[in-house]
Amino acid sequence: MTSATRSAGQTGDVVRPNTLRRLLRNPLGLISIIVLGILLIVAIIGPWIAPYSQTHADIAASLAGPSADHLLGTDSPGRDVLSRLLFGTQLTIFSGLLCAAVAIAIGLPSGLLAGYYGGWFDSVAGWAGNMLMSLPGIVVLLAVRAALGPSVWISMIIFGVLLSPGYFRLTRTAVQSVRNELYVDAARVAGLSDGRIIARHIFSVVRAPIIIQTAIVTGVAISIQAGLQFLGLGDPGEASWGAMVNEGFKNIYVAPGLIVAPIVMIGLTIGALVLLANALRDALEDGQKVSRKRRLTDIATGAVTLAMPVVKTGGSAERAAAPARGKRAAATVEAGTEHHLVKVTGLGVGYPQADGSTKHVVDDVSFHVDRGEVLGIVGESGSGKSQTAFSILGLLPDNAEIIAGSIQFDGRYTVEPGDTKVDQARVRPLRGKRIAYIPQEPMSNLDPNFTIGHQLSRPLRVVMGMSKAAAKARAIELLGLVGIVDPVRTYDLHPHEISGGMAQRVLIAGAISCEPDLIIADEPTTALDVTVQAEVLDLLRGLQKRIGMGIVLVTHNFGVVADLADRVLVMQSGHVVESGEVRQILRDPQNPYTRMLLSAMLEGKEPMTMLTEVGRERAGVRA
Ligand SMILES: Nc1ncnc2c1ncn2[C@@H]1O[C@H](COP(=O)(O)OP(=O)(O)OP(=O)(O)O)[C@@H](O)[C@H]1O
Repeated sequence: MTSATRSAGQTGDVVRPNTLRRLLRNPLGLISIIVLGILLIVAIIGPWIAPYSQTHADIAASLAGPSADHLLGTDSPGRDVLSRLLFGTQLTIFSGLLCAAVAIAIGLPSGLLAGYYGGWFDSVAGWAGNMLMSLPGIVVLLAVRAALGPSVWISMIIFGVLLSPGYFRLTRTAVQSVRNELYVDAARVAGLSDGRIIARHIFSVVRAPIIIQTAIVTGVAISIQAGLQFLGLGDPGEASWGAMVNEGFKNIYVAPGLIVAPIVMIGLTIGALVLLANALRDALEDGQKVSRKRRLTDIATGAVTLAMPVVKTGGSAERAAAPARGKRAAATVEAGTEHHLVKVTGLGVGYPQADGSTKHVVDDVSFHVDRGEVLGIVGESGSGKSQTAFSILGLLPDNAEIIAGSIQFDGRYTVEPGDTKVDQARVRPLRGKRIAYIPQEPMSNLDPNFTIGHQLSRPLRVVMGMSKAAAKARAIELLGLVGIVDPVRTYDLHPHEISGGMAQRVLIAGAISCEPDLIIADEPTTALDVTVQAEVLDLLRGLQKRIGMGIVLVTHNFGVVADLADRVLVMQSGHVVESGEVRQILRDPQNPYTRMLLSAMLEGKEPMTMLTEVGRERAGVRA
């Protein structure tokens, strides 16, 4: 199965409390936040504390210097500079923020949708973005002013529309970099809807870049706005910093001090916004360095320990699962076939090719799995194991077609004979509830942005409808059940703070959290080192015996099959070449390909996983 690698630095792309702390510890970050905070307060209360209205003019006091009546003096019509500065602060800050808000409102959702779904929306939105970016901003603003009047607010709304492609591109690229991450697939398998996946897993990745971009965009909007006002293109009825610079510039020889206050305000605001963006970027980059360093230190000092399986007997998972399974077993069998938990009959999967032909990747595959049974599907890379497993999960790519056969789950068809696609309406409610999935790359399947606890308890709340407290208690219980030594501490850790073996245990905990009837484990031990492989296999075996679910174990390693499976299906080039009881096939393999896979295992060419006594006994072979 294709494995996606985690995009670099992704763990640091999120605004967590730690990021905020690092930002506040940076003097530039702290100063910019204080300056912007003060400016915001002034913008809100400015008009109320201003001694005069913004248009009040006392011609007798024209170009007066600072005095008790006019603390910063007056301009040529005799208007109070301080009052105009305060009114101008509100206009400048709020209209700058309006510009950023418009840009975000257009660019963010369209970027999220285009990045996540792609397709025609991506093409149309990309085309519209390119068109907007090709427009000369100042010319458009001048045209808008001529058509709609000198309102700063309208100008900033239009400018926001012109800047929205920046947000669109930023968001789309960030989303594309994570949409194929395995943790997003894992969230899908756990039963979360697209909306929730975008809101929780995807949006978190773009949050930090959006904040940085917003600081920059607001600064750009303020400078453009001040420029237009300086050129006399602003609203003459409203005090603005740009118009005040213009006034000071005209009287530079008579009242040189007049230009200082608005220039300082513009410089201070834009400078603080740029510094904030830089400080935020530094805080995020430091976070990545700290995470990496901490991980290395943990490994060096053994702070990240490999938990040995301490499976509680008679745990509540076991107790809770039993009645649920009893209830579910009453399902009726469609089309009068015999009842199995999963029954795959003559399955064929294909991909239409450009020349009109169809590439058959799974051909005439039949098998069944019952509760309490482990079926191993073994074969070399590309033999069609994962495509078969994904057909059961209903997670084949969009362009895949069912070209033959049927799939039944607990007596109901998810693929009826003649169907060309998996019936999503039937399989979606099963995923994350009755069918769980254990993926092969534990780290890539955990979202680096959220704690282990959050990722375990979220599906419990959303899919199982548990309360927050109950979901947390259950998640901690599950962590204990899969042999994590300190479940309470692990609950609050992020994925980068645990080892690969622990991550795989966490995923197993996630898979059994919904008390499934069937677990599809896709190369569950491949990414782990040999000792951890044996531990994880022990854990799976223990859980399977206690909880009694069916397991479809996808692997290229006969050792894993020998260790865990009751029956095996040997696949080559999309076909089943041999199937039967594991013991029987280990003793007397009929097919040359099976013999080759077995001899590779016994000669140690493949990673050996038959490290435990149980595995050797079950396989009936000597190590
Ligand atoms: N989206 C796709 N389009 C076309 N062919 C595909 C697609 N996905 C998979 N295949 C093909 O299907 C065949 C079976 O792939 P599958 O992933 O099931 O193999 P596998 O036995 O699980 O191997 P591995 O363990 O390496 O993933 C391969 O030849 C692969 O190239």
